[in-house]
Amino acid sequence: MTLFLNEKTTFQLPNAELIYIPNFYNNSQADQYFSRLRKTISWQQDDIKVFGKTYKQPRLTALYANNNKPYAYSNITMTPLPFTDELKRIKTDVEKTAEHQFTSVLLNLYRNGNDSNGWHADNEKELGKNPVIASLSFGAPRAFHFKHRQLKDEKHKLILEHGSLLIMKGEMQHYWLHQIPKTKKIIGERINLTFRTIV
Ligand SMILES: O=C(O)CCC(=O)C(=O)O
Ligand SMILES: [Fe+2]
Repeated sequence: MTLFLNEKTTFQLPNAELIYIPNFYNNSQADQYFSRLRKTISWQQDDIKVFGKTYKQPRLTALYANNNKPYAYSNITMTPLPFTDELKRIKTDVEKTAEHQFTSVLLNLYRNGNDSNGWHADNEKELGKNPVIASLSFGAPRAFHFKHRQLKDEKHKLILEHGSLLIMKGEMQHYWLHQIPKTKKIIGERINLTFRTIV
């Protein structure tokens, strides 16, 4: 089942807590952030290695942080840039709602429906045990799929809308996988910001 939601929703899932806030930013704020971030973020496309073969990552990314801790995943090590004023403002807003302090933000730019983010968990050691991850979306709505690693009936979809905030916490990164699948629909660009604490 795909859920379309218009108010704050807390999902009590086995081994996870998930909170979705559709209108974290209103439409005009979200429009402004989308176009500013599209222009000002230092977007890059990294190579990833899968079974010894090198591919271009199917999206653009960037890392910003208030410390100099790198973030390593899928054979990529990213070195952060310092937060821009705009990212600092967004971080403060997100921290109030998430009731959690973040050090870093990993940004993703999905250029069209062919860009994606495959099944994974954000379970790198440097994120700590039971990390809180706050994921902000601007631009084209995209499906977010999540499934439990062991409980085969626990498989769900959410649409992440323009200006929405999704908070993943509890044991979610240990027990669940998530992805942004490709879509054949003709859709525009989407920018996602995932705030994390990297120690
Ligand atoms: O684009 C999204 O909504 C998810 C991004 C994500 O899962 C990640 O960067 O780890
Ligand atoms: Fe993720």
